[in-house]
Amino acid sequence: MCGILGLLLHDPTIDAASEICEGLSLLQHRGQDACGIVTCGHKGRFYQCKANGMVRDVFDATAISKLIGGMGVGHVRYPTAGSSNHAEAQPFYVNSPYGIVMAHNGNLINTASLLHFMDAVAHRHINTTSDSELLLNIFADNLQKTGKFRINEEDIFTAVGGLMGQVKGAYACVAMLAGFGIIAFRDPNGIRPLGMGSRKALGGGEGKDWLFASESVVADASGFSEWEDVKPGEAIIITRNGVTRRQVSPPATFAPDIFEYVYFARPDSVLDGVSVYRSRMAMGDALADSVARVLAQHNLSVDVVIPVPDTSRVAALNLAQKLGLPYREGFIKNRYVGRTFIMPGQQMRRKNVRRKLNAMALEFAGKSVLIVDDSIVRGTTSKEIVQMAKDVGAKRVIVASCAPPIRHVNVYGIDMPSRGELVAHNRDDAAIAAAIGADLVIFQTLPDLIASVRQFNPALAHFDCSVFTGEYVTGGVDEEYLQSLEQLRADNVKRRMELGGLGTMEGKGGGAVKHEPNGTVESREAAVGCSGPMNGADSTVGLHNTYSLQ
Ligand SMILES: O=P(O)(O)OC[C@H]1O[C@H](OP(=O)(O)OP(=O)(O)O)[C@H](O)[C@@H]1O
Ligand SMILES: NC(=O)CC[C@H](N)C(=O)O
Ligand SMILES: [Mg+2]
Repeated sequence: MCGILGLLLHDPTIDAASEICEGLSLLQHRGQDACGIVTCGHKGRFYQCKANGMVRDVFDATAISKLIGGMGVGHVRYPTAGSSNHAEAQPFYVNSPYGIVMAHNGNLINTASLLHFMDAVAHRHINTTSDSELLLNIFADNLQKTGKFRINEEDIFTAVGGLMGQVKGAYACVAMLAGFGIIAFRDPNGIRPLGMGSRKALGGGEGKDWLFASESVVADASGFSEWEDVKPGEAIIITRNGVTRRQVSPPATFAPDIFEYVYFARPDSVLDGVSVYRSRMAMGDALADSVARVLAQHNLSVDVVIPVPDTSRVAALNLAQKLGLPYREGFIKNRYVGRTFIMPGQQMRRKNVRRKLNAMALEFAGKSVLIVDDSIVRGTTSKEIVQMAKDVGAKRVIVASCAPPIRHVNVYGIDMPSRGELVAHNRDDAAIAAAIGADLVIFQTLPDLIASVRQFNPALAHFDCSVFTGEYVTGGVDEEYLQSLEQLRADNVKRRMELGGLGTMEGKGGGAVKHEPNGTVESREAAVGCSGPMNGADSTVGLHNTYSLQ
């Protein structure tokens, strides 16, 4: 899951970069691999800084000071397509037509046919394995078709509408057109979140500043109010003259990803009218009923409820209160270790669960403990913490999950591409308990999970629950696709790819320059004798690669 952000300040003489950077740090939980900011200054000139690393590592005062201009776009990345190479850090840039920058949250599922189209019809070169670079070029191609010297809002709506007809998958996007403004759009199913807020302009005057962000927490922190969600299939354009919005795709099933509420989003955000915090409290309440029922069936009792920091805390507290059990913080979290689920590679994830959590013997020794987590995906966390609990003397370890068993892959922006990596795949509850070493596991039911979210916005009739059901709202996800995804992105494949360089993009087209057999970005750059940025990627400098794109 990535985080995206767009900011347009009414007063173009105030630089937007430091606020974008602050905002990105509030979205850090959505992506820890890479981050970037592109701003637009005088005469439509773009300035960029992006690299692998966390926001605090990539941006310092010097880097920020070189990002000139009163509007900009930012991104934090958790890769779900392509590689983790810094060349795929976002936002992406394409110079033609008009100069466009884009940040994308989500994942496309028809990349093979889009790449063929790029190559055979649009004759656009895609220089990385990122689906987001592809998405940007589809948008650029549609704008190009206007053939105009200067475009207007109508042309942009037509281009985004065309894109929505061509692209399948999940995409919440913030784009910036040089010297023009910021464009935000959300796929017709609204799978990934995106909202918009405004405030009285910094520096005074009558105008407004405008913000787009994946989560409302960014608006809260920077004084933006009137937060509203971008509607599925809608495009919104902000210029210094104001806002224009349009439904650009025919109506489709609105199905926001329920896993945002389970795990991804910050609890202090409100997504599609639902407080993430309230939904997690409700998940704890509902899970309490299942726990009471299953414990009675097994004639078992529990002495203490212990959450797995961080995400499960809110739900675990409600669960404990409802069952009248003590709630204890038995696992202490090292605050300097980030989220483990979104780390690349199983070895790193496993190692970091141990680095991140420490079990306090005084809360476990001799007790029957109920450990509550928001979800059990690969089982990395639960396997380690069950062992840790036993190592410090727990008498019995029961694990309860706020989400149902995850048996299917995610294709919409969460990197769970391989069924074999999911601990619940082909396992019943008893087998899952055995796999993670627990005495018992108890899962939330799907109807209870859905009710925990929907009760706060009954208008949400559907959710993307594909990781629980295997039903994919966009269509286009068949066995052949799932197998190809597995072959491309399973942990072992990614490891080989990282070791051997970037690898190739499936179905990658030609372009005017002859490709090396395994045409990597590096070999491509060497082939064209280019030491500077390609599509905004910079292979020559690491941190603080702030420079103008012109
Ligand atoms: O079964 P797994 O594959 O381990 O995935 C599930 C775990 O990963 C996440 O924690 P994470 O450490 O990413 O973040 P958190 O600190 O927000 O809980 C999630 O909250 C679960 O604890
Ligand atoms: N998690 C995401 O939203 C990822 C965006 C995009 N697919 C990438 O891999 O960069
Ligand atoms: Mg966790």
